[in-house]
Amino acid sequence: MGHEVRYRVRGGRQLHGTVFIQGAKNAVLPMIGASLMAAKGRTVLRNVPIIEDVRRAVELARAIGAKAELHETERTLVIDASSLSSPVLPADIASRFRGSFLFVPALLHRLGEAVIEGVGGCNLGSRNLDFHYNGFKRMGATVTEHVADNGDGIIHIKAGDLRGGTLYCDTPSHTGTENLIMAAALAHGTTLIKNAALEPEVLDNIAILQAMGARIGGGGTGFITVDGVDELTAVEHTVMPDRIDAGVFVMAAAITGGDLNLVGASLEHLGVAADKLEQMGVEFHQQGAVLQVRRDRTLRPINVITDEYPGFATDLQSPLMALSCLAEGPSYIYERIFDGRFKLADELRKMGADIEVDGNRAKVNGPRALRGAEVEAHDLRCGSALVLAGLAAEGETTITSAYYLDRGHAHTAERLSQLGAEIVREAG
Ligand SMILES: CC(=O)N[C@H]1[C@@H](OP(=O)(O)OP(=O)(O)OC[C@H]2O[C@@H](n3ccc(=O)[nH]c3=O)[C@H](O)[C@@H]2O)O[C@H](CO)[C@@H](O)[C@@H]1O
Ligand SMILES: C=C(OP(=O)(O)O)C(=O)O
Repeated sequence: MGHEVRYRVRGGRQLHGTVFIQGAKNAVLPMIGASLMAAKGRTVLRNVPIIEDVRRAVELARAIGAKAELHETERTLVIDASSLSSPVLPADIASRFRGSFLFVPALLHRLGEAVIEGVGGCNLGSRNLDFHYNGFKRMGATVTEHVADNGDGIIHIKAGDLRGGTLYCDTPSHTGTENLIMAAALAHGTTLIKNAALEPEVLDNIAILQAMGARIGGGGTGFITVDGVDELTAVEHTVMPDRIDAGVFVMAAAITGGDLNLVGASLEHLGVAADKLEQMGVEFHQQGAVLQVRRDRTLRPINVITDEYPGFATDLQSPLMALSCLAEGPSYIYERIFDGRFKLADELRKMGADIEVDGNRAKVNGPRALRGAEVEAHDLRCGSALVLAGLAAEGETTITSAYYLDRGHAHTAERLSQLGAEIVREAG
């Protein structure tokens, strides 16, 4: 499982300068899944974030027989899926990241079956997969579950000949939409997906699939149509910038009272989060592909409801909770997407925060001066929120279990240090 990762942050420094926003985790993972659908040729993905989830995805691609080379300095991933040979997504890799489930459509089309020994991702309460399974079944697949000798549940999906149909998501699931689009791309006939997700990463995934030869319409409308084709070809594609990484750096400027140039960040991709941060006192200035941010006045409290895009992204909810600790008055947060995403509150309390949690609602009583403490990253965004809190705290903060942070943010310590932060990463 690797070494224990920790970050040590000494707070109190304003951040200034220019930072490069990484490629999007939630775009590159489905793209790796898409690249496995090309039976010949080499897919080249550029602007790949060098994060642990990508490293796991490369390991998983190799475990099922693909050739995958991650060129970290060039942030480029080259995948040759012509030799795909095993339908088994082994638990030791697949259960370490959510994106492993995005390999299923390729396995169904290329090998006729997928055996899922585990699915990972952050533990945020219930994270069901019924929209995916129901969609695959409507297209003609059979889904069965059995229990392995060690007690783990194993899902076996057999594809037969997948055919188009009318599919839906009860709520607009991000990976659910991506998986159903990929399953439909090589199915016989036409598929309609109702209540599809609108996230920019879903649209970027549609873009690479279209370049590969898929016939997909309606991206961004909630109703997606897919006319199945016989094959998809390998292409070159540049992964979009990570809007959550961008949001965290906006909040790093806000929590330290600094000013930053975010290369690659887009106000549009931030959706309602940009408006909420503006109300809190952050100033934005978009200049082409560079977003300038600064905060030089008092932080105002805020009322946030998480929602699917363009609503306030749930992945920015934890960082926002950390920021709200410094606001001049009570902030209210209503987490609508996940039912267990408030473990951060206990950690922030160790640093002096005053947060009341009631189910999926939280009240953050600001302002409170934060002080350094040893805290635990229970999940990826809990990790990024604790880094933000550490930047604003008096003294040293140690963040343990920080593998989670490394799952989704690249070169955190290096990028923040270049902006003036005192932060080091330790592994061992
Ligand atoms: C790899 C990836 O892209 N991860 C993102 C993706 O996760 P992910 O795609 O897993 O999130 P979903 O949009 O599917 O899930 C949202 C909600 O829908 C529920 N649900 C989902 C599918 C399903 O079949 N049944 C069901 O009930 C989930 O339990 C959850 O409560 O979107 C989340 C919500 O924006 C983000 O936090 C994650 O960063
Ligand atoms: C919940 C997240 O990711 P995943 O779906 O990959 O667990 C996240 O990025 O915050």
